[in-house]
Amino acid sequence: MGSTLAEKVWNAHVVRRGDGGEDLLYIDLHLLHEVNTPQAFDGLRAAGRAVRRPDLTLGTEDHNIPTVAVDKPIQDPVARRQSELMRANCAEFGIPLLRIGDAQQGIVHVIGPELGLTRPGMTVVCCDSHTTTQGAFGALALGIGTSQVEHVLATQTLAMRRPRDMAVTVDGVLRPGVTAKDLVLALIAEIGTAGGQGHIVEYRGTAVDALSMEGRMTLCNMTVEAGSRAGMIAPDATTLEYLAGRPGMPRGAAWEAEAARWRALAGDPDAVFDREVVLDGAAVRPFASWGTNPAQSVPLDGAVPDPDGFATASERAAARRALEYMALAPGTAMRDVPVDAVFVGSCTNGRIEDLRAVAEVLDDRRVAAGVRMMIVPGSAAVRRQAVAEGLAEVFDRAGADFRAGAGCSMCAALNEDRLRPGERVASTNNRNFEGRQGRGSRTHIVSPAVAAATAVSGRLAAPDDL
Ligand SMILES: CC(C)[C@H](C(=O)O)[C@@H](O)C(=O)O
Ligand code: SF4
Repeated sequence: MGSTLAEKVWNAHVVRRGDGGEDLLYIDLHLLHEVNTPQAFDGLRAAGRAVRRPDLTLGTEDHNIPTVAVDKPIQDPVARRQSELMRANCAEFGIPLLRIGDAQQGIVHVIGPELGLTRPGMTVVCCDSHTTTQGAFGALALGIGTSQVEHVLATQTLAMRRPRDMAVTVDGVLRPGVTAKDLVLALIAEIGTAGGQGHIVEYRGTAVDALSMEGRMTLCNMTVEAGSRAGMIAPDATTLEYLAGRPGMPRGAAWEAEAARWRALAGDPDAVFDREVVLDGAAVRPFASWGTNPAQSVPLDGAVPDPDGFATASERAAARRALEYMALAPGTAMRDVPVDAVFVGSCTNGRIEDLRAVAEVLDDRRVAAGVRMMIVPGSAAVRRQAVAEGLAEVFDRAGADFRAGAGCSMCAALNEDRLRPGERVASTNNRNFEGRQGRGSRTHIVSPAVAAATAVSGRLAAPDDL
């Protein structure tokens, strides 16, 4: 029996077999940000241990930092304290750190790929659930908790039981205007927020093959919202094209050899998955969430569902509570839902292609009166590129607020970018939990194109509606 992509990467990293229990895996790349890491460093200090491979470890500031000015001292006391701790810890343990204002700084899951650090066949870990993003390269990329961070810092290994294998196969051609974001929302709406639990998902099929690397990252990013441990896509020509020429990539014959090795990582044709889900790519429509978890999503053509229509009592109760929190009435057409704000950014959709999609819609249009639109680049490099391509001017002319700094911003409202209680936002992020974007905030998760069209119309809308 052949091996899956995940199995191949896993087996190549086993330092010690756990005999049915936890294997000990070697970790190739360890990324850090300022949240969830201070306790790990405290643990190291208490045990008198050093960081085993600071050269395979990189930190960035992304969650708490402001996005208004990158060249001034951080004003918010909590954010300043988090950054100070991160800076002190990285300096003490010899770990390189990208700070606010640095040319390469950005959201951890955006910069790993951007800097060519994330490569096919690697094991990548980070103290953050959306590390799954980086599985788009055929890496095994896992979010880990604080005690695991300490373990990896000290040993460069991680103990873990191998998750089961799940295949998500999407054939067919996505319609114009339908993006990876819509695809993953459709998937989560279908399988639920626990649908991938205990599994590593491998995405495959012609619709996945046709996605850009950025689209693939969006897909793998939200894989964790279906409860999956990781998402992966086998490296192909698109992957190699993205990686070629990035910092640290080999050249000439060495590149050819590496590329051949990466391509051989693809799962064997006779590999067996524990579970398979099949979606028709051609049937996917632009999606938006209506509730307080990402599975509570419907096509934009649809309506807010009636809680009584759900199959189980717990689903009915969850839908009722969600509608109350979201202040939505069953049967309301999704396109009739007005918004106060639009947020474009996050590790799901804060990359250059996302900003291009937004600029295409905003070009020669204005953000609707009464709507605030904030666009936050996923990295400093994304911002520079957006300026170079003239996208920043389009945003300005449209009346959108294109932030100077890169970071998580209003995705999780861990800095000062947050909504006021009761405000409703169309957001390109990945989570819509109660209070996610500020206390009492109401989030509709959408694609960048839908976010931009919504900003112009003032109600949930797709570009074709304008
Ligand atoms: C703060 C961090 C630990 C958290 C995560 O793990 O995902 C955050 O990035 C999020 O998106 O909620
Ligand atoms: S952008 Fe949002 S989802 Fe991504 S790491 Fe930051 S807070 Fe988490």
